[in-house]
Amino acid sequence: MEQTSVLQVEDLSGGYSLGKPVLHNIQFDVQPGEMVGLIGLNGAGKSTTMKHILGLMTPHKGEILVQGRTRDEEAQAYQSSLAFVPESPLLYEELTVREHLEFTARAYGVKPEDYAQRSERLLKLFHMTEKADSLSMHLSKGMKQKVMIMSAFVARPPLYIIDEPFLGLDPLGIRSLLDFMLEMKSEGASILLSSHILSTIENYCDRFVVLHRGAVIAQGTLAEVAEQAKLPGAALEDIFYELVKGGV
Ligand SMILES: Nc1ncnc2c1ncn2[C@@H]1O[C@H](COP(=O)(O)OP(=O)(O)OP(=O)(O)O)[C@@H](O)[C@H]1O
Repeated sequence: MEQTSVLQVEDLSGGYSLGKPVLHNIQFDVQPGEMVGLIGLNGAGKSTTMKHILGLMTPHKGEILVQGRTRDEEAQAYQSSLAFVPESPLLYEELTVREHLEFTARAYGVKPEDYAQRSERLLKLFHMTEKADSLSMHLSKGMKQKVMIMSAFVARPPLYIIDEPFLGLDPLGIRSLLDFMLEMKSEGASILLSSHILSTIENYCDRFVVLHRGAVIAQGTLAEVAEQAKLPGAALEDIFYELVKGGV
């Protein structure tokens, strides 16, 4: 029997106004236990694609399925199957770090004993135990980003949508995040990750989707996108440059 994709983006066209689509016939999927890197220049359409997946925008054409369901079919099941880490942290200034984690855990129906164990582990892993009871308005930029990341991981949904998470994180934070994503993957979770730090994600993602001017211009494993760029054996950065340089 064929495995159901955790995320399926089917012929998606969309954008901010009907007459001016930003995304053109986007097609890709993410399988259970897979980390897929969504890469593209500034303005290529990565965040817009993510906003459609999150249900914040309505497709002009095509559909998006999470675990085989569209958001219209079952909004609550769709929404609770995914967690999002945005590019810039969005926190409640007057909640503490721990309160943010508790709030997310409740929203996702995490059992109290699982919450206790996961939150302590995440606080330790991201070197945030000392700040657990600080208000978010008193945190540094990188610490705020860590709260967003920990909130997503405390929920443990089947799908993570992670938009450029490394900016603002220190090298220890980047390493903790990468290691934790690998752990979640090994437990069967799926991750769609966008980043410009190609040398970092090159070794972590199973596959890549290359977006350019709102369209997918290449996708596959590193070897497959290298083949599509006619640069077998090359590094992701060189492959990417080769693929986009003609159309900039
Ligand atoms: N709120 C908005 N209203 C109208 N157009 C927008 C809006 N946000 C983005 N766009 C446009 O949509 C296109 C895709 O932008 P998007 O934010 O998806 O790019 P991105 O690949 O995430 O870029 P970056 O790497 O800079 O984050 C761009 O042309 C951008 O100008």
